[in-house]
Amino acid sequence: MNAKTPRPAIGGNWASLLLPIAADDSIEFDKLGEEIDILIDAGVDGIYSNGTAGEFHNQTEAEFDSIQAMLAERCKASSTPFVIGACQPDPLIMLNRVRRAAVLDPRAIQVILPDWWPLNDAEAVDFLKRAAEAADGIPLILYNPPHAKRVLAPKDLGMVCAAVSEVIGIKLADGDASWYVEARLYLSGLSLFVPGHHLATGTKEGVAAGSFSNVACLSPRGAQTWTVSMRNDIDAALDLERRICTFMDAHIVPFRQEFGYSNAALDKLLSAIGNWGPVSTRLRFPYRSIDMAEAVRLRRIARAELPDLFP
Ligand SMILES: N[C@@H](CC=O)C(=O)O
Repeated sequence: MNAKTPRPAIGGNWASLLLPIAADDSIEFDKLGEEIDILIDAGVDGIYSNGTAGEFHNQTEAEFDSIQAMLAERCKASSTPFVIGACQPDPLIMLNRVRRAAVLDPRAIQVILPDWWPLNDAEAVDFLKRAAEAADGIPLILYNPPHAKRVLAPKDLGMVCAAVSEVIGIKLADGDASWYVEARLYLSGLSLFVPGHHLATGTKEGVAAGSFSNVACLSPRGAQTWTVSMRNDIDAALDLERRICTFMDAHIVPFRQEFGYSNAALDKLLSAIGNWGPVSTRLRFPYRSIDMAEAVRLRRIARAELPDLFP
């Protein structure tokens, strides 16, 4: 049984646990441990497993258990907050992942809405209630990305989450000024996690609690410094955000828009550009990986355009 003591709201810069994948498609667990230690040493606000970038959609249940056990053990030993992604398109597999994640006592558990036939609002509430039961006192974060089978607008998200008090946060894509107006109106009680490269805007708008961050994929330490800077000098943080977006638009997004690579491939490219740990650009079959030579080519450009992220 997990402690039911109230937990502080969570926010800040959360680094994505990326999977080191060997040439035979196995997960390199020795490198995974090394990666976790590097992220802990970078002083990030927390580490989360099994987002899209963590390839939750492409691992066995035994692998899921090994990844989470390793993350929990190392984070607990260093008092680093961690969130476990129990996400899985199949609702029954996901609920079982939630149950097993809860035993490890993470700060929160991330879930998606089951993702083959899109859920209506009542079904979404039923699913989240069942997930909350399985989480046994550990709060939930709903991950509702733009590529989900059903993407809920702020008003619908607000209604669904209001029915399940265990949902304390939502990881989602932000939008234009009108999206921020709606987010303030309908989602004010929840910790919202916006994409890393929009965190300064989300903070300035008074909406974002933090990010499960692609900028932390590029530079965990740099993303942490940038996040902290938002408290004292939001204008400088917004200036860096503009340069991050320019870099992403010019050098990263074309790999998806022109060549059809997945979001996970882009995040692994960012990590290989940052060159801070033992993770290559390699994804597991059947997904295509961006050539490591591209990462090597972009290292000099990233450091020239975003020196603040590479102190
Ligand atoms: N959307 C990503 C976040 C990092 O880039 C994920 O889910 O892991």
